[in-house]
Amino acid sequence: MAEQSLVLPSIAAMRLEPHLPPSPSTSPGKDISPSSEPPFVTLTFATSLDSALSLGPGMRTTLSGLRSKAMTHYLRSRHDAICVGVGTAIADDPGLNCRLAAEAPPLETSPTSDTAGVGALLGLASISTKQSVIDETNGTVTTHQPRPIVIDPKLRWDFTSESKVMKLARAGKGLAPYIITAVPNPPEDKKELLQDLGGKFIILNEPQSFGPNVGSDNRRFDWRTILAAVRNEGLQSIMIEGGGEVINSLLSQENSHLIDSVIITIAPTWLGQGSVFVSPPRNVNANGSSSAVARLTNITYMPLGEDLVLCGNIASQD
Ligand SMILES: NC(=O)C1=CN([C@@H]2O[C@H](COP(=O)(O)OP(=O)(O)OC[C@H]3O[C@@H](n4cnc5c(N)ncnc54)[C@H](O)[C@@H]3O)[C@@H](O)[C@H]2O)C=CC1
Ligand SMILES: Nc1nc(O)c(N)c(N[C@@H]2O[C@H](COP(=O)(O)O)[C@@H](O)[C@H]2O)n1
Repeated sequence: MAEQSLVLPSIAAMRLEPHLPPSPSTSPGKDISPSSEPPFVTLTFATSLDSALSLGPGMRTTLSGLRSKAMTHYLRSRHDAICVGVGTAIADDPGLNCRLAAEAPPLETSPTSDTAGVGALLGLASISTKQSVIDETNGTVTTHQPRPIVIDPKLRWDFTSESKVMKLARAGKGLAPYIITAVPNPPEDKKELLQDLGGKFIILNEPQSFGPNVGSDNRRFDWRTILAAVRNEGLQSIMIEGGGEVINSLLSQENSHLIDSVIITIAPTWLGQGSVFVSPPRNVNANGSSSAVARLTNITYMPLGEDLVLCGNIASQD
């Protein structure tokens, strides 16, 4: 079945702007050299009214309506990278590409104009988006595609050439993933498959720690190490989509300061008990009392179809 076109109203794009990183660095002429600066981090996901991401571990669950889905794809057009944990890669077989409707710019529009491509479609004349670029070899318009990043320390994801993200990369409709792992020698066949499509394994040697709610044989990378590895690839912004473990660890007291922006789609539904929930580890103070883990500030609320999109920044904890 053909996918419906995803289009975001220009007013919604304008209201998102204060919550977004500068335009993606794969725009022609931009400096994408590695740097010690961390990337801009956007935490974004869709949740139910009972704070659930999916009906259960391993279950792909649609929460976003068409309009908020278009918003998520607009975010994908505005970040250099898109990140999920291996639990999500296995459960969802995700595409992790941008499928916003794109159309050719008017003849008089220059390739570097702010209104080119998707920007023209969205009517974004007054803001700098540049999420579409002109392919200089054949003059076609291509929407900016984010680089998928999968965190898979033990290489649990048995991807093949038929995995959705690989098929999209082969078709030129997305990018092949970079897989962050602790396995020093990944299997040659997987390595070749990735390399043929422009993806790769990123092997992290840094010591891993035991995270909260994590089994004793399952170590975790420090998020600062993950983000440094991403930035080392010249990727200046990353949207982190999930799943449950990834979101809960990022929202924890020790990591939430790494988040620059939070954009949450709230769907008017309850998924119920047994779901995968967003609920970070509790803060227990030195005297044994508890306090909120994190709170948003600089809020924007935006209805999109039947969903509500909530944007904000993590408030400082002092
Ligand atoms: N509604 C939404 O927006 C989204 C929903 N989901 C749903 O979430 C569910 C998957 O969530 P989870 O099972 O919690 O899996 P997950 O996607 O959070 O992956 C967890 C795994 O990622 C790896 N990992 C994560 N952080 C790591 C770190 N710091 N260092 C090393 N390894 C790390 C570990 O192997 C861990 O077992 C699925 O049902 C999926 O459909 C996923 C993304 C978005
Ligand atoms: N924004 C949003 N709304 C939902 O209802 C979702 N289930 C998700 N899931 C995330 O999107 C990924 C799927 O991406 P593709 O459509 O296959 O490109 C999935 O893996 C989750 O990260 N997101």
